[in-house]
Amino acid sequence: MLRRLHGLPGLFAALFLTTLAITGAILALAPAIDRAAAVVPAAGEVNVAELAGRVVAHYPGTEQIARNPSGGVIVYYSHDGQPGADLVDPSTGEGIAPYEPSAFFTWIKDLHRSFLLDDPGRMLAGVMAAVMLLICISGIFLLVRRTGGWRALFRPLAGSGGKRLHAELARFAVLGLLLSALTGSYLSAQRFGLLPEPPAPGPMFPAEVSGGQPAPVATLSALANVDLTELRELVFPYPDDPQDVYSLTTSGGSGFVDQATGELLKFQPRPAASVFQQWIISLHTGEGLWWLGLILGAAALTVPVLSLTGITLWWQRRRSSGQLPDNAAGSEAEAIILVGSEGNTTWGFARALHTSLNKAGFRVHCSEMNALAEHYPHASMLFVLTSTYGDGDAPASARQFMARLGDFRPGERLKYAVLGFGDRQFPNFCQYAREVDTALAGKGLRRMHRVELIDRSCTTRFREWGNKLSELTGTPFSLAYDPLPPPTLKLELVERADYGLAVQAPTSILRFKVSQQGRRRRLLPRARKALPTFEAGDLLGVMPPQGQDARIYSLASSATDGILEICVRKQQGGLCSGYLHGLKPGDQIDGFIRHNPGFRPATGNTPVILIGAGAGIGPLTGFIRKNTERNPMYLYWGGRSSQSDFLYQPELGRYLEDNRLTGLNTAFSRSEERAYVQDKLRQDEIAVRQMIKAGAQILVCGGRNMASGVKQVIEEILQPLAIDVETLRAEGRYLEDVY
Ligand SMILES: Cc1cc2nc3c(=O)[nH]c(=O)nc-3n(C[C@H](O)[C@H](O)[C@H](O)COP(=O)(O)O)c2cc1C
Repeated sequence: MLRRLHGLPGLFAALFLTTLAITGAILALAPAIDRAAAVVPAAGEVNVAELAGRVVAHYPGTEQIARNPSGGVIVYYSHDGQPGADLVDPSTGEGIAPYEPSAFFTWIKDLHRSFLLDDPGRMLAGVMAAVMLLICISGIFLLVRRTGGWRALFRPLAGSGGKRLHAELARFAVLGLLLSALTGSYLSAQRFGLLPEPPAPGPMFPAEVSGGQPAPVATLSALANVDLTELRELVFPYPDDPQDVYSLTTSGGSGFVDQATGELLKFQPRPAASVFQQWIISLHTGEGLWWLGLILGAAALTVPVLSLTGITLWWQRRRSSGQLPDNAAGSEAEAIILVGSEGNTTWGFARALHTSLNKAGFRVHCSEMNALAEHYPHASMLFVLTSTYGDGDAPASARQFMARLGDFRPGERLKYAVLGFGDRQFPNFCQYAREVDTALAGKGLRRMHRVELIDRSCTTRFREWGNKLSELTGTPFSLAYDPLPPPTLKLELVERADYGLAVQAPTSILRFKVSQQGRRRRLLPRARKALPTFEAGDLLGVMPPQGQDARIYSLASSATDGILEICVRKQQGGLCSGYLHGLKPGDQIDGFIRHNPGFRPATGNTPVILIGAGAGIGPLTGFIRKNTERNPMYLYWGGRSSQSDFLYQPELGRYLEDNRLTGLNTAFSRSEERAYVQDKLRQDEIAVRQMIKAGAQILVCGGRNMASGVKQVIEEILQPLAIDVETLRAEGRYLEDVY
């Protein structure tokens, strides 16, 4: 609901909002430009009588003196029957330049206020301001949901690509945009009579005027009592009319001054409503607050990018839910399917379940687990399909599920079934699905069926689970789903570097390129060289030669490096690692890329702490290689011996020199120090705690035992901060790639 409230108005209004934002950003420069052109004396330096005397000396036909909100003083005069206007220097009264409102700014202002369409355009602009208000408010709530709470709103954001750019820009600009939208909506509502306009200021013309001989303007006491900084305008009396008076408007109110006695005849302070109105105008335009104008302008400039990334995200989401026709709203559905996935394979199974239940006549709602609603009023069945990541952790689309479960109010009739997807090669097989099952039971929900666990996307087990559900619900339906095997690439080994033999930890860095032979059907020579897109931290699936299931390795390179680089430790009796270690340059393998967006370092100035052991250094080195922005990055890495298995030693040395790596701390377990990476973290306890306090993100990559040892030490380090690893994890600040 919140996402729709944010996305739909944004989508329809993107073009208008972009026009409003760009014109608004240009107009926001006007106060600063006006200010730069004006000569502005300090408060108390010049009073209005002095100013008027100086101006009249240079402009005998002065009719009006006005001071604009940026401090510039303008004289309107008549000379030989011709009207004129000049910007003047208030300390001398001399003209600086002819005053002529810029035709360009006037046109931009018309475009901003009414899309050049008079009243209908003004109305449209008002509606757009209200739409912007809605987008800003819903956007703030979406940001809070994404960061994991109000207190975490300014912490580094995880994720990458357009989604991240959208969230980062929105976070930077939202207050400015909110202020512009709020004040714009207010002014529009006032113009169209939805809100009262402030009363017209100013007293009635005075009944009693002395009518005496006019005194020189510089001697009028009422004008001498007003400082220039308070002046709005001074309108001169008609020449040769002793009954006429000076009309004076200041920031405090308006009144009349007798041209003979200099007495203030009547003065009416500005009503509070008019002061408020002026504040609204200043907050919208930056008038008189040039620095605010520049902030609002910078915020407005983000709108075109936010519109573009927003539309792209909407399109991507539509494409994935486009394969879910007839997805009912959560508030209407009888069956709810919630999906926890990182690499998207679970979505394929969820879609199959969605289609089958739809065919069986149920209204079905399917969404990610992070979008758990507070209540599903008509639902009697809840299916949770989730994979497990890291070391038994939640996948990306389920990270906020447990927190949201706190507010969940299950209906009386609601029963649930959890289906876990995982891989038995991991010790914590389907751990997260088990935890979800327990948590739902703890919430008082009744099980429709006990938790079932599916190893490596086994379609037979999925079908069996479907049959069971069909039996339990008394509705005939069958689940058939065959995930397409990922398209494989022929990869050719071009280089290898071997380490660790002397310490019984044979580990190799293997570099592959896409084989020309494997892509020979491509016609264009450029396309032949192309690699699919991937980043360091993504995964390479390798098919072992005897047709066994693929094994997954973390990539140490990104597509822009032009190669696929992995770091592989030879396992005792390991089929795939043995196969890879036996390769010679020129040999070919079959592989595929699986994206792993949940394991990426945050960008920005907050420190990133990389922790790994053995072959886990691969993706971590990839992150450092890509750190061309020189953001603070620290690496803690453990091996056996600096002589034998110090992987990437020369490369890391270069990165330390060129500041892509800020600090390197190594531990060697078979050297004299006999230290593990945990020991090094403990030694640096104070520095590590300080970095975490400053918002640091931690990425851990390597074997299970190392990861659990590291987690324990980090828990100890966190204790004085009264937070734990799980809190960091929920904020995207503790990421693991563990095998
Ligand atoms: C980095 C990584 C860590 C994983 N950790 C676990 C785990 O701890 N337990 C488990 O049962 N499966 C684990 N898996 C396997 C996935 O849960 C399994 O491949 C699942 O089908 C992926 O579904 P998804 O693509 O929808 O996320 C892991 C997979 C990867 C790539």
